[in-house]
Order: sequence, then C-alpha cells, then structure tokens
Amino acid sequence: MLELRNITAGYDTGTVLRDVSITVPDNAVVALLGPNGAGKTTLLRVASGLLKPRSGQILIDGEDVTNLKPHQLAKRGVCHVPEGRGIFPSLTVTDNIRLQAPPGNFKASLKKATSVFPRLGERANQVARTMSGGEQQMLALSYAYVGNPRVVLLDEVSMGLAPKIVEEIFAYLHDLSKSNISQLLVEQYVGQALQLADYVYILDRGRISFAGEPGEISEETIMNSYLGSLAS
Ligand SMILES: Nc1ncnc2c1ncn2[C@@H]1O[C@H](COP(=O)(O)OP(=O)(O)OP(=O)(O)O)[C@@H](O)[C@H]1O
Repeated sequence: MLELRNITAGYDTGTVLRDVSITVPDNAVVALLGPNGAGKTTLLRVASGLLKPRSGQILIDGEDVTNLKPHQLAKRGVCHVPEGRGIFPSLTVTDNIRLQAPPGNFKASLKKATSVFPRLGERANQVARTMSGGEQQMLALSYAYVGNPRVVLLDEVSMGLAPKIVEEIFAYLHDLSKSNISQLLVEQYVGQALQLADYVYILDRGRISFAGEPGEISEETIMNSYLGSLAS
C-alpha cells in the first residue's frame, strides 16, 4: 500500500499542494481528477520521489520512504509513467525496454512487452521518436508491465491520442488492473477513469475536495466542480 500523508509541496514559485493525503491500496485503481493546474502532476512527482515535499510523509506498507531517491522508490516498486511519456526518444523500442527491464531479465521483459503490445514487437528496431503518438504511449505503458512494479503512477496517458487509441489504452489499463499492480491514474477522460477506478480523489487548487468511491459522485458533478474552479 502506498500512502501520501499530509503532503505540502511546491516550487520556488509557491506552494501547490496543501495537506494532501491519499491512499493507494494494493490491487486497486485510484483516480486522481481535478481541473488544470490543481496539482495532480505535482502530486505524482512527490509520490515518485522527483519532488521532495516540504512536509508530510510517503509511506509504503507503513514504512516511511519520504527521503528515498526516485531510483530507490522505483526499486521499491513505484513506476512513474510521466506526462509526455518518459521514453527515450532517440533509442529503439528494444533498447527502451532493455533500460526498464530488471537486471538479467531483458529477454523475458521484451517477450512480455511485445505479447501485451504486439505493435511494439513489429517495431522492435524502430527509433521511438519516429513512432506514432499511440505507439510511443504503448512503449511508455509497457514499462508498467516489464518492471514488475507494485504501483504505477499514470499521468494523462491518453493525452493527445485519437479516440480509438484512447480506447485501446483504457483496455490495457483494465488488463493491468486485473494483475496485482495498483494504479494511481491522472486522467482527463473522467467517465473512463470513473469506470476503471475503485476510489476517486478530486484535487482542487492543491487540496482534496472529494474522496470516495466512484458511485458516490457523478461525472456531471465532477465537471461542474472543474467549471466552478475556473470561474472563481
Ligand atoms: N517546475 C515547476 N516550477 C514552477 N511551478 C510549477 C512547476 N510545475 C508546475 N508548476 C505549477 O504548479 C501548479 C500545479 O501544476 P500541476 O502540473 O501539478 O497541475 P495539474 O493538476 O497536473 O495540471 P494539468 O491538468 O494542467 O496538467 C501550476 O500552477 C503550475 O504552473
């Protein structure tokens, strides 16, 4: 279980998150929704160790891991698929997977990635930057399958993709949710995120404004809260 407890964090320009607490239980999908600029990406960066919080704690199974570096958190099973994909654009598909595979596990990882995403198998020797947006996103998502993580932090993985590819991506996330890997999902497709999620948090201007199960809140209420936030 991954827990962010009473997190306050921000940048030189100011505080972004104030006293934010969220829990990602084992084998659960947690959707983190909220309007632009609410602090969702910032919260994922705190969870993966890229941004140190000013106060608060990160806990894995109750153990305080707040001071661990990103690569140490990755070793503990936290896999971050950042906005903008986080792949190595000048490397081939195969080399990207090689870098993500656990030591000594490259061949098995390549096999796993290409069985989940056959398109990656067809493009194994292609340089990542020359692939379509959807293919690049599959490569980024394959990290969640090959690295053997416990929790995957997914930052707007559907961003900028055609509706058909978005559908495919959600189908993969659905598959992923059947394995014993948890997801913390930041998504602009609120309806799809609600369908997939076991728990939902809404972040508004750096604070949690709703925490509960998807059945407790409608897509319409969420969209209205986005509009309210923009208007004020
Ligand atoms: N590296 C940075 N330096 C300074 N300010 C930043 C930095 N990154 C983000 N911010 C600011 O922090 C606030 C929250 O940004 P963040 O990207 O976390 O929001 P978000 O909820 O993910 O938004 P979006 O849905 O638009 O991606 C914004 O006001 C943003 O301008």
